[in-house]
Amino acid sequence: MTARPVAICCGEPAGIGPEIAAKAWAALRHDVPMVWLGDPTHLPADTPWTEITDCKDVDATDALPVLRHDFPAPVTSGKPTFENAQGVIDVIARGVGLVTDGDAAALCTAPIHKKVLMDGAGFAYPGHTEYLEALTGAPRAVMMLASDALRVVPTTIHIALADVPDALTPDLLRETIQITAQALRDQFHLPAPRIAVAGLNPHAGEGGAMGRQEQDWITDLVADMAEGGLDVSGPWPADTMFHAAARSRYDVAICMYHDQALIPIKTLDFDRGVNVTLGLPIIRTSPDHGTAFDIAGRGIANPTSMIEAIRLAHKMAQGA
Ligand SMILES: NC(=O)C1=CN([C@@H]2O[C@H](COP(=O)(O)OP(=O)(O)OC[C@H]3O[C@@H](n4cnc5c(N)ncnc54)[C@H](O)[C@@H]3O)[C@@H](O)[C@H]2O)C=CC1
Ligand SMILES: NCC(=O)COP(=O)(O)O
Repeated sequence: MTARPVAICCGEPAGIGPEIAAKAWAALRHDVPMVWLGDPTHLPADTPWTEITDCKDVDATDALPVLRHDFPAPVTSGKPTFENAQGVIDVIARGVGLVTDGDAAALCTAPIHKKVLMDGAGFAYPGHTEYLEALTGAPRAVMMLASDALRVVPTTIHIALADVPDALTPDLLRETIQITAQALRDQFHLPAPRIAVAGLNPHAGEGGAMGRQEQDWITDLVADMAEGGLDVSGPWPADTMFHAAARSRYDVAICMYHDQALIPIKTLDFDRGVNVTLGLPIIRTSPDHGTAFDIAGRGIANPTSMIEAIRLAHKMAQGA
């Protein structure tokens, strides 16, 4: 029997999503069963594709299997339209349905442009992570970006920097660490993951001189979780957590906000970073980059992160 495929969502069709999916198919067609959800007219013209109507016995070797999802408006590379926004959202929901119904093994999503979906279709979520949490009914979805160089988890995700101190609560941090630890044990085969927690403030607060959250509760929370049996340490000053020697001391860095986590991994390994959503009842990965409107339609997008994302989704689905 053919293995169940990875379902790939098209993402924003005016971005590089269709191009990197086609390039990833060419790279992985002998290794990973996959189906692409989207409008085949958005694929690069030289992509061999074949329309399928379900995920049974999918063979991606000679052509990219396409579960067709037609979009209403023509696409101009680099210029997203509000008319196509609902289609982008619907494809994500359809992909989730395939995995929750057991027809596909895992989900890999190409990048979306959040603001276009919000303004064009009233999308109520700031990203896939939050949408997938809602669609799957998961109590809490956690974003992790991973490469061979580093794993990072932002505790708060898509919110304004000014809102981080209020959003960052002990319950949220504790839950983030717990979900991350469990996923690293169960899905990444690290029986005792070493978890390093970043401080929020410069120098992890410098003894209260540069912010109080570390002294007021982060230090105690980390100590309490360590007493409970986790290999967790911190809060560490974030500016010295990401050099090579520091990285060798932990398996994952729990960060306090989006850029604290994503800047180091995108600096170290932009091409190979993969975004994995933890805490869901399904497997979901994504490349670490966005829609790249500035290069869309030119054939020069680097598919490596997409390839790694599909490969990781397949590997996780196999329990490997
Ligand atoms: N998983 C997702 O849906 C994600 C979506 N986004 C969204 O993407 C949109 C654009 O975000 P930006 O901050 O401009 O980041 P971006 O990652 O789209 O682009 C940043 C720069 O990197 C380049 N780049 C990105 N991916 C590339 C690739 N595969 N090959 C070659 N060059 C590449 C772009 O050309 C651009 O110069 C935003 O709406 C953002 O929210 C961003 C990250 C992830
Ligand atoms: N910067 C990461 C990002 O925006 C991806 O978010 P999501 O769409 O995977 O939630």
